[in-house]
Amino acid sequence: MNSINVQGLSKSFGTVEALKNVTLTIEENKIYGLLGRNGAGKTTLLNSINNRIFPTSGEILFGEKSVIENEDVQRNFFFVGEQLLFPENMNAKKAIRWTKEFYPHFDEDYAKELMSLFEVPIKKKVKSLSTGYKTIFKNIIALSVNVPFVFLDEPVLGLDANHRELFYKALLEKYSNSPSTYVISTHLIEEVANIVEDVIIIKKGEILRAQSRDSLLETGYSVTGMANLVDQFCQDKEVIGLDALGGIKSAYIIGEKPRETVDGLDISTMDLQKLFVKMTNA
Ligand SMILES: Nc1ncnc2c1ncn2[C@@H]1O[C@H](COP(=O)(O)OP(=O)(O)OP(=O)(O)O)[C@@H](O)[C@H]1O
Repeated sequence: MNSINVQGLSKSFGTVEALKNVTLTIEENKIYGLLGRNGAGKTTLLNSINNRIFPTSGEILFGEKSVIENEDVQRNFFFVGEQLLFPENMNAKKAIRWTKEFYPHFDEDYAKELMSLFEVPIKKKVKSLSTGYKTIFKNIIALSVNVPFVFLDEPVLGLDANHRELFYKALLEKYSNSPSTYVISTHLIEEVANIVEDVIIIKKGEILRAQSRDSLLETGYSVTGMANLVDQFCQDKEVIGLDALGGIKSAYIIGEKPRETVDGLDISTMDLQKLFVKMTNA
């Protein structure tokens, strides 16, 4: 199977450079977390790969072929974004059948099973579903569609905690039974931290990091203790952030976590959210 290769991709909207020379590979059968602050360029990247907008420059290849205006290639992708791509007046049940026409591997029985698990009112018109249920409905289609690359832009936005948990569980079950690639753009980093294998961090239109979650977590650590001890420890280190409360200070550092303990200092690994916040601040 093929991977997606984004090469030197730039996209401007007037004077706004939403993506700047992005180069990236999205491999088969992996779950990616696409992380970035508001306006970083996540949706623009997903829209570009899924042929919803045209790049200003650069290429996106699937194997040897360009993804742009290439229906054959796009059949391998499924994108859940803000837009609903179903005829407005269809009910959820009909919309399932309608999807099957376009995606021959769509698993209708599995979709129905999920509809019942999430208690989607399938007789309601899709346009009349509540915001959360519209999202759930789109996610169910995405999990049932059986294409190699599925892109989910903010898939849990508007979902209550129970439904978010149920969604992550369904996604992992589906992935372990029948792996595909899932690229999940989200602000709820801690919720996906244990699900994603690779992390792509975008900052102001540029790729800051694209690597495995585990190797990313190994790139940083935090040090906490009396301010003077922390300052001394940090002298020759790459510090990406500091917190201070009273005389206690925490420093967030890029580099390999020291193996030995240091008297008076607590040295810990950073969690993904902390690392993300510190890396993308400013
Ligand atoms: N159609 C458009 N017209 C003009 N500017 C746009 C358009 N789409 C996106 N932008 C701009 O491009 C930049 C990137 O936006 P994008 O929606 O890709 O960010 P994002 O990372 O998905 O943000 P968020 O997390 O807030 O959804 C922003 O500055 C945004 O205002």
